[in-house]
Amino acid sequence: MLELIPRERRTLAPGVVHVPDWLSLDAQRDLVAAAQGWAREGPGARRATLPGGARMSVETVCLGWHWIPYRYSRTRDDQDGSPVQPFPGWLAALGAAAVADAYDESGVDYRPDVALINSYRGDARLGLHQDREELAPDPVVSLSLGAACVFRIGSPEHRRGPFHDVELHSGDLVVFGGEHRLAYHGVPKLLPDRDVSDIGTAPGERINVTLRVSGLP
Ligand SMILES: O=C(O)CCC(=O)C(=O)O
Ligand SMILES: [Fe+2]
Repeated sequence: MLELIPRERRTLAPGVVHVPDWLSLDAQRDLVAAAQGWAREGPGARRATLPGGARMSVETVCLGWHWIPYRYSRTRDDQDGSPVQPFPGWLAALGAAAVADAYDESGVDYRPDVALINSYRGDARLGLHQDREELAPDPVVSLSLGAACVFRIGSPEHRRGPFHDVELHSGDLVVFGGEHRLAYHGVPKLLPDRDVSDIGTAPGERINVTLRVSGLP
């Protein structure tokens, strides 16, 4: 992408850091290829069903722990019941590097054991929610690939805002933790008209890789 004005790294709120272009193009391509492999394995990615019966518009595949609204399981209970795919060591190392860079701390002890890989296409969006099925206080790492989007994040207390709306582009990193670990956040819309380098995503598709520490035994 031609970027005349470099986008600045920003702390949006205490514990919430946006680092534009954190992943190199090669790293983005590798992560997209990995995501496509995970999405094909076994029963594949699925649109999860919410407790009220509505289905999510985002397609998700999980690593380490299978997330079903709103709990974790070691097995894909809403699919074929097979064991969730393992969480790879290289992805944990990437997560630790992400937290170290975002928080400007060396030697952080960040050991994610859950990944949610979300694929957004067309009108897919993600409503405001908290990531709160985890028992550990460690931050959430989010990596964006492919189409740009608007990412909305507020505070843990107020579902109705105020919010920060930030454009996430391919390769961007967001870390949210500390006092904003339970902040409401979501993806109100894709911005598919923005230029995207060819990293292997489908036309107009956005993939998000979210890493978390479950704190589960
Ligand atoms: O796609 C994103 O940027 C956010 C994903 C997210 O919030 C989640 O998977 O819980
Ligand atoms: Fe989330």
